[in-house]
Amino acid sequence: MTELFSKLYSQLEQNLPFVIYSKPNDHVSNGLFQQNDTLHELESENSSGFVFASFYNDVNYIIPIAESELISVENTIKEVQYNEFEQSFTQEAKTDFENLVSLFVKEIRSGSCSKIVASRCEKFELKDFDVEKSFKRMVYLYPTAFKYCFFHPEIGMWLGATPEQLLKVNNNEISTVALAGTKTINELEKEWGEKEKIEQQLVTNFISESLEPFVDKLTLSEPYTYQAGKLLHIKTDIKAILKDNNHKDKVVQVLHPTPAVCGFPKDYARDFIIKNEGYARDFYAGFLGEWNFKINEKHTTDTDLFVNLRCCKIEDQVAKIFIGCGITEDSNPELEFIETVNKSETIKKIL
Ligand SMILES: C=C(O[C@H]1C=CC=C(C(=O)O)[C@@H]1O)C(=O)O
Repeated sequence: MTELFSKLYSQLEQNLPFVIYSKPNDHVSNGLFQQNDTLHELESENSSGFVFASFYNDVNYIIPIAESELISVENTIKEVQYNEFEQSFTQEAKTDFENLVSLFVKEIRSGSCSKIVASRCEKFELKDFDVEKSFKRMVYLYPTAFKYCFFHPEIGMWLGATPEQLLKVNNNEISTVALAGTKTINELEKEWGEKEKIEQQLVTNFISESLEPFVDKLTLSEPYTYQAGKLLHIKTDIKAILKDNNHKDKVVQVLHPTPAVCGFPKDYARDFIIKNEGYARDFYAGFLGEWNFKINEKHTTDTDLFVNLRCCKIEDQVAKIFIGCGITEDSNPELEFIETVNKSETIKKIL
């Protein structure tokens, strides 16, 4: 992996954009190293490169392959060391988030919507941040996640290990997932509660209905328990055949942001979040990944996108960690806060 990181250091020194990433259950890490510092918007669905899109969907950027050097290397990490840290939070953060959840519950109980995802941003002080070590820890600790480090001088540096696929397109075959509901690995034997099952079913229904106009042969797996680090979620695999290969960008538009990160109905939930959450999600809960390209394959329209969860933005000596959870009429504000604390561990462990 030396080649990948020496290229990364050289990009950072010159303040040039790059992304390095490793896909779920893959044995390689890939890098796109842009040769100039232009900030490209994803304007045409025919562009090829690595996209980085915000939650609000107002800015979709791309590192184009045509302007980048591509590297793919074997993951050769035998062991990693990581910092142990005390689980900690401030009373203020707890109260603020619990108030937000109570507001969301009240709104849902008024009948305007059935689910809204509440999130917060926690500032985590960095002692000796080392991007190479952090990336290697993610690759080692989270084999089933999509791990990445993205940098652009006008955006900053983001890192994440997300368990959620937004859309994979292989010729005309597409797949996605409905992921929601959270418990810790210690609760493996405990049955999923009704609240979690309903929350996840909402995501499955939304995705199936949104895909309907664009696909044939839609199939759903049974919901099953999926492990992401020390957390467990309920997941349904969804597959279908695209009626028209050119409809890929429309499918992304209808899916994003899914009720796993936004809510239902989508537009109502998104507006409510923007008005009430009290901070900017930025690229958290946006999406990212390969757009019309596959490493080592020229001229492909294949696409592999993930939702930007379990992520942070590095700013000087601070990591801004973004965490959220799905709120329904039965949510308990304190338990939802604890859920965000548990989710924040995924990132704290690798910093
Ligand atoms: C919004 C997040 O997680 C989503 C994905 C899986 C489970 C979730 C939940 O149980 O609330 C969330 O919908 C996050 O990690 O910030």
